[in-house]
Amino acid sequence: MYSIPYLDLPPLGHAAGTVQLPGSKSISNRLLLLAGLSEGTTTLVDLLDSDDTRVMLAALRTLGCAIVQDGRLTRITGFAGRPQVASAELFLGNAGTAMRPLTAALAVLATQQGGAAYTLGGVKRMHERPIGDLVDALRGLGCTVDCLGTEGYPPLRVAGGTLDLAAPVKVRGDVSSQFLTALLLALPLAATDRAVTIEVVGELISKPYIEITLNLLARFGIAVERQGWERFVIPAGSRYVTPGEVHVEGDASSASYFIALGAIAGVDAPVRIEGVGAASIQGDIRFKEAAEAMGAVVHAEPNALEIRRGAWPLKAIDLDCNHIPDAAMTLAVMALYADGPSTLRNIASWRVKETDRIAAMACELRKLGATVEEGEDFLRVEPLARFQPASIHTYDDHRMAMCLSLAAFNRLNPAGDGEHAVPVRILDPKCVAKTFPDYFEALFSVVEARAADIPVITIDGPTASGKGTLSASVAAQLGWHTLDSGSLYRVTALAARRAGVSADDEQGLAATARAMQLRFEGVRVLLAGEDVSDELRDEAVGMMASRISAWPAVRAALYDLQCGFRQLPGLVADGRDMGTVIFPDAGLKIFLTATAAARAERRLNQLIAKGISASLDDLRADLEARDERDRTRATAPLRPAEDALRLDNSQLGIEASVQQVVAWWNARQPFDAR
Ligand SMILES: Nc1ncnc2c1ncn2[C@@H]1O[C@H](COP(=O)(O)OP(=O)(O)O)[C@@H](O)[C@H]1O
Ligand SMILES: Nc1ccn([C@@H]2O[C@H](COP(=O)(O)OP(=O)(O)O)[C@@H](O)[C@H]2O)c(=O)n1
Repeated sequence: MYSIPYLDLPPLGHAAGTVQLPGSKSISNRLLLLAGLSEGTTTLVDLLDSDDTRVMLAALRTLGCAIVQDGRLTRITGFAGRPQVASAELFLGNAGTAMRPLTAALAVLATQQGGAAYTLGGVKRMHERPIGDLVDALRGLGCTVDCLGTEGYPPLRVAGGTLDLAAPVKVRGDVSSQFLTALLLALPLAATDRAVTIEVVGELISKPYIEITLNLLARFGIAVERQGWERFVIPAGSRYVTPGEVHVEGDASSASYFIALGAIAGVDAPVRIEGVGAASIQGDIRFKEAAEAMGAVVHAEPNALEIRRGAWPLKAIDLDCNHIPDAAMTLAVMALYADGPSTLRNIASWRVKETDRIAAMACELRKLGATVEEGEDFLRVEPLARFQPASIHTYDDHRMAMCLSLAAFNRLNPAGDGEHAVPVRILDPKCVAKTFPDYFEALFSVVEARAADIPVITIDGPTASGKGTLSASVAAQLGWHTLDSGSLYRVTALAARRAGVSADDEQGLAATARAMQLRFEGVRVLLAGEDVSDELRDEAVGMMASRISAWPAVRAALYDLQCGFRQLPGLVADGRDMGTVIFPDAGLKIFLTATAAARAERRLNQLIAKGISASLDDLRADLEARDERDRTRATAPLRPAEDALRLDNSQLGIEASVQQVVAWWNARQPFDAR
């Protein structure tokens, strides 16, 4: 996950490959509650691990469920309708799928257990999301529910009351179907002696989510009788019975981004999505039809989808999106690549989601340059001929971040010239943690970009000037990869020593370099499967690296390997010739220096920290010799690139150096401060 303030997406090109979807949020949280209310142990396979499931798990633990997580399995031993605690304060973040059903279940349970009282709250946005229709329904049933802040909104307290089940329970269905889901999940608790009838007032929206609820209830032994979409009867004698093991489907709403990706960029080969397919019980799987209407070519298997680009530009659509409220957001961004204006209708529920999604989507699409018309319950988006670089605000809304990432395919823009392309900055990318923590990693694993579009910052300079330290911190701040090119010369030196190749044998060294079997795991370097990271730092290895790096054939042998580190979303490369030879087109080049005295002292401190003693004078003589050799060699000598910015950090701390480099980088980016 990218836990950084912003993530810049370079212009992206073709897509191909396979993504494994994380589990569905809707199914995960419903299953968790059902398992919690049941007797016995339920094993959930591939439960989604995200912010929203974490708050649900924490709430169930507080209420007395035993929960064991073991790889892909989550085992929940339910409290069988009797929470182990009579009072609790539950924090539910911004998870509507936890807040609504837990409110209903605990309100009903509190009427059955004298003295029980539970408080349910969340983050600020959760307290702005209406729950009044559910509160009214629960009060109509005889539950005592108090709104602790604004009437009709969380936080809430449920305590006591007397259930009156004679008349049907009425609930509005036209704002959110989650209120009906909440009652359907909770009222089997009350239907022990008599049937309970729920009546929907107003036109029920998001019916597919109710189907998920009914399907999962059936798996837990509750056979709800559905009469149209107006009446639901929970039979007398209902009791939650665990089905034992349940497999959690991949999230169909999350699939929408990769379906769109295939439709936009699956040119030569398909994008394959595993974890969800034609057999899905989730309503958002019907996003597939909307994508097909826009031109996608979809091949569906029971548990997988393969998508290719069909029509290009995409075909504009005018669609009632009531059946796919969440996935429909993806259409708004696809519309930028269409052959005419697209209209998404019947999406009023967007206004009460994680943020006001109609307003947010309109605002961010306009930043890209799009013409957007926004109504109370619709959005109309015109195709975009020339994208502007934009810094996308994500409103703590995972779907905003994931949808808008699709704007990075603007180089493929059918109305464009194939040359003009801009990056897209996603602010607060970690908001995807709500449902898809590794979304951007999954995206980068299936897309390509032109090497020239992948940004590089080079940091060259003499030994112990702090290149590695600065490089790692700048990369961490930007979410980029690193290349410690010195380690490649070091590992070549080590491999040569082990193979008995002399430091004077240029061709032998080059052959050694080409034959090395290297693997990089984070900062660890593995040579033929053996972790040699620590050995590489030996002074003797460093000295031999310095000697062999003067050979042109050795440098040539390592060239392609170094270029291969230029991967999405960006690279910080440190060494001696990163800006001059390997990445001459880098967007920012730094030449990092510090006085020989400061550098010798840093090396000494590094060695002392490792428990190795050394003399300051020897170290200084040694590093000056190495600098001299690096500066005066014929091939790729150590010198600043002509366009490098010099940074002398003799007197500048690490953090200040990092902030300086990031500031220089940002000053060169096209994003404005909007
Ligand atoms: N700006 C700085 N001020 C003080 N010490 C620093 C600074 N930058 C790096 N160092 C320290 O100097 C030592 C050498 O840094 P390193 O990144 O290994 O250098 P290089 O990669 O250039 O050989 C490390 O112990 C590091 O913590
Ligand atoms: N791009 C690079 C990186 C390192 N090198 C050489 O490889 C040796 C080891 O690199 P390093 O960056 O790990 O060394 P230190 O800066 O830590 O001494 C250096 O002394 C350089 O001579 C190079 O020639 N070109």
